[in-house]
Amino acid sequence: MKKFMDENFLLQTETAQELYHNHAAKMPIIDYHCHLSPKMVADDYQFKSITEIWLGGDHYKWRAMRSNGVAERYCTGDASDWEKFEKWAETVPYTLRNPLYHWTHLELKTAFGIEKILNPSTAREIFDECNAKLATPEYSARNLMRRYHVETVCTTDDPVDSLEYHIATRESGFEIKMLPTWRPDKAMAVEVPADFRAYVEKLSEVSGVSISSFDNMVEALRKRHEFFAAQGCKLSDHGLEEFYAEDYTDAEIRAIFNKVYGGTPLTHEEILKYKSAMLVVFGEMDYETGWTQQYHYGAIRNNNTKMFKLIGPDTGFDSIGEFNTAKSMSKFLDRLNTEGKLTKTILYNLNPCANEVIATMLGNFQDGTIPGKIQFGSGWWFLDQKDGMEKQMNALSLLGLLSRFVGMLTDSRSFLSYPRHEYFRRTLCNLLGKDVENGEIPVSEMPRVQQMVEDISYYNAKNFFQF
Ligand SMILES: O=C[C@H](O)[C@@H](O)[C@@H](O)[C@H](O)C(=O)O
Repeated sequence: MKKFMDENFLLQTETAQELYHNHAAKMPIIDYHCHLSPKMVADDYQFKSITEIWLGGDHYKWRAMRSNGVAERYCTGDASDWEKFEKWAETVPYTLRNPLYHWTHLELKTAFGIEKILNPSTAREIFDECNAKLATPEYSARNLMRRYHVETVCTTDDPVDSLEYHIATRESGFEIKMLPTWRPDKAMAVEVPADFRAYVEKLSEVSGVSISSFDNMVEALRKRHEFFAAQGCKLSDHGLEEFYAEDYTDAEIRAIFNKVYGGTPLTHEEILKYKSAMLVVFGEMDYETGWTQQYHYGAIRNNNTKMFKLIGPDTGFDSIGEFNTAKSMSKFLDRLNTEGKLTKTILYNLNPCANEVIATMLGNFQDGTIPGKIQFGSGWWFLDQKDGMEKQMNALSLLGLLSRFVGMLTDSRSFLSYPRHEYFRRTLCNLLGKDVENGEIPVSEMPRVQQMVEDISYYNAKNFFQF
């Protein structure tokens, strides 16, 4: 019987163990998509408790707790830190076979050196031990990043953000790069005219561009895009339900902007046309600055209206959608490619039924300029666990080039989530190790396999993003 989560966790062959311990484990972390608070990094924040750092923004845990019958006050409500942690400890035994069970114990082990199983009987001692450590300088935000050998993190930032904390962090001499990511979702959100107008007015204020037309807005966005580039931004990111690639004319888009900016609700067709146009505008901007554009598509968000009104977005009420978006994705990418303005791209699907759609879509637009120019993003959100990662890597292996994959990211709001990279690297090494021992990869090719592991864990991202 294997010991739970020992040093060979998830590594089922000796070859997998060699690949992980001698190659994957030593690679630094480039976390090119996360939702960490830039202010906490700038301030080198000291966490008040294990509840704050672990449960404070983690809707994965909140979903599990709710599913386990825990009342909302213990998730996002006014319960004390100890009460919330105790409820999480009560829930953990019920998360067996959910990735949360692995992440919980991998994080306790790697961050705090705790190998006890978290449950009601160990909750108090683990709570006290973690809090005692979190109170020391070794557990500040920056020192946690150092502990996990993080080299670069890319946060998720709106075009109107001041990026003051990125600037302060860089000027402080912090050796880990914290770079912004251009996330212009709100500039595409025209469903509620009043919200859109308020956003455009904020954009006008921060850009210094007076906005009364679509062209003005694009000029303002371009100024902000240049500002982000000056702060080291190398990626954009879009959270889309689906890809938008309606036919439109510039005149139509200008009229649509005037209509919604003037406060009149748009028709569904007008919304789709506007989003289609903005995706092209942003794709062209990213091409001109040599950025990588990321598309996270397929989530249906804020499904629980009551809870959305109570506690807002990103609180655990999103789920996997089903969209037949292959043709619009193809048309969108082809539109930019035909213009000669298709930049490095990462496509993340949330519905695993689209794995082969994505893995084959890549090959339509690889143009021989950059290895792996069009990437299949790592298992995302509900898929960033062993099964989801394996399915994504197997589809990429069968239909593209796994060896050119830029690998994992945390996509997290917690400074304790870096073991997701370890979890991914172990899963990768296990796949390759099994292939070698099954005779599906020649043992003579082990040097290539070892390099492949280091490339997917680090070097591919290093070379691809050019941080
Ligand atoms: O892992 C969960 C994610 O962080 C989810 O909360 C979203 O934030 C999504 O990644 C996005 O970037 O829109």
